[in-house]
Amino acid sequence: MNAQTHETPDQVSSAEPVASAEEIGELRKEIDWLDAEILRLVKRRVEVSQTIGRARMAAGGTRIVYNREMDVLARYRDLGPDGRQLAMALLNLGRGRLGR
Ligand SMILES: O=C(O)C(=O)C[C@]1(C(=O)O)C=C[C@@H](O)C=C1
Repeated sequence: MNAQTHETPDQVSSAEPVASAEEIGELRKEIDWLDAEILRLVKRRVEVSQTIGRARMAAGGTRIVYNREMDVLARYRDLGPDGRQLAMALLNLGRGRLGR
């Protein structure tokens, strides 16, 4: 691999410049911030999902609403099989004790 251009033996050139050690430090800070934000949003999603679930069950409704779950899965389809797993994990987290 060429240190400046990401070149590999079967890849002659790349438009992507290589990040410097300083830039990598900054990018890692961004990743740390993104992870904190994602965690905050996932926790909020769990709260919202559980609030809806409790209200629905208190009204005699079902634990699961399949068409809503299909919509959630569709939103993450861009990310392929990992996106599906991510959507399933979000749905499972939201079910919490309700889903066990
Ligand atoms: O939209 C709802 O009715 C919800 O209960 C939320 C939610 C979700 O987490 O997205 C959770 C359980 C349902 O099966 C479908 C969706």
